[in-house]
Amino acid sequence: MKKHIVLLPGDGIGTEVTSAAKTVLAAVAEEFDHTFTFESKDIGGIAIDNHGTPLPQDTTEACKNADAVLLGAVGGPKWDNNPSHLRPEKGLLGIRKELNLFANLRPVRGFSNLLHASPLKREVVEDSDLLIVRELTGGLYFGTPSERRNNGQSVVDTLAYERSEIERIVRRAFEAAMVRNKHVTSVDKANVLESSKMWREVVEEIKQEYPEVVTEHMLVDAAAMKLITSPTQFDVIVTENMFGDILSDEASVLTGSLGMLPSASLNEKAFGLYEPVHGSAPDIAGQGKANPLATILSAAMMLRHSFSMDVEAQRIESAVKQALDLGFHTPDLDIQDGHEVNTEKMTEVVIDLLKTDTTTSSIMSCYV
Ligand SMILES: NC(=O)c1ccc[n+]([C@@H]2O[C@H](COP(=O)([O-])OP(=O)(O)OC[C@H]3O[C@@H](n4cnc5c(N)ncnc54)[C@H](O)[C@@H]3O)[C@@H](O)[C@H]2O)c1
Ligand SMILES: CC(C)[C@H](C(=O)O)[C@@H](O)C(=O)O
Ligand SMILES: [Mg+2]
Repeated sequence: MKKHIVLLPGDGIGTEVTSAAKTVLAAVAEEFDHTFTFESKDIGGIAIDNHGTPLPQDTTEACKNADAVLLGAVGGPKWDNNPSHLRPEKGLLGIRKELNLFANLRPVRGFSNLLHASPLKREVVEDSDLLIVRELTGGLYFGTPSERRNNGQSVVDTLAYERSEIERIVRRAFEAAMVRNKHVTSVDKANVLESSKMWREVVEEIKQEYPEVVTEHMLVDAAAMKLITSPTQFDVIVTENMFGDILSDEASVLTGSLGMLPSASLNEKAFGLYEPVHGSAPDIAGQGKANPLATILSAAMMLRHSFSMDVEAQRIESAVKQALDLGFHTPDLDIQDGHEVNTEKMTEVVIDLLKTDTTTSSIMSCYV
């Protein structure tokens, strides 16, 4: 199969982890006799430096013409004091909006060899396997007005949702629950926010279409606590943009590192931009310390969701699991008696294992 993939490495460790995932994708292409072509484009801080804007037109066009997009991360201290339209993060928000990527799937599942890498107790983390379905193109991130007023003495951000925007993400969550464990937890702040009240109404309506699914509502503050005290009570969590952002970083603690969490940002069809949950990690950028697994697992999600290459995706996931079982890990993961390696070596190990392994059993059923 021929597929054209646009790479958006971005800033900081974004370039390191994207390069790692590209090598893995190239190895998969070779193993399975596919032709993957790659084209790199600027986004974020590097795009501000090279083109004067965080999202050049040329980048958007290339993404629109691609079969799928793989993004690293954007941002860094160099641009922290820029005016808001020249912030690297605007490039990321811009491409999500341009491509209508309203559904962000963030699977969270511990690998057996990483159970003690989490600061949480083993019995809490064990068997946790959840999917955060985060609304990605609405809410506070995109509300207007968003501005300073009264000579900088007051400020306004706006949380707005159309009913139709809530309906499509909630439906997506129920669809995911149907192929998982048939349980949806809708997370909101309905005791305070009007938007959350509408969110609850929509969930109540849509759940009628999925009588097999157990549905519950949970306030976001309690959900934040339960996520790390009893994570096994969750299957699919559906929530608005900002809550989903915060809860997913928190959930990464279950896996031992933020560097383990992949994601898929999808439109109504099979098209997607695949991106690790983490950022550009300026504190470790350029030192070969970045964990490439979140991006490598995001590439596996790309194969499954956008290219319907289930066997190829499983081959990557299985190689990642085996690499961890053998004790290989980057410095962010605390594995007793393991082999600490750099980004490049970790990637090589995964590639070696995917070339030798032919098991096709799904080890990551949550990656739907
Ligand atoms: N998707 C994105 O592009 C994205 C996501 C989050 C943050 N950001 C941006 O990244 C910049 C830095 O933000 P931050 O420091 O708050 O968050 P971050 O996710 O970059 O880093 C948080 C911590 O996790 C560690 N970490 C993250 N990814 C890692 C990996 N793959 N391997 C090993 N360790 C890893 C970092 O070293 C750091 O200690 C900011 O400009 C922020 O806006 C971008
Ligand atoms: C960089 C930032 C805009 C982004 C977000 O908040 O969506 C990031 O934190 C993420 O989780 O993808
Ligand atoms: Mg985030």
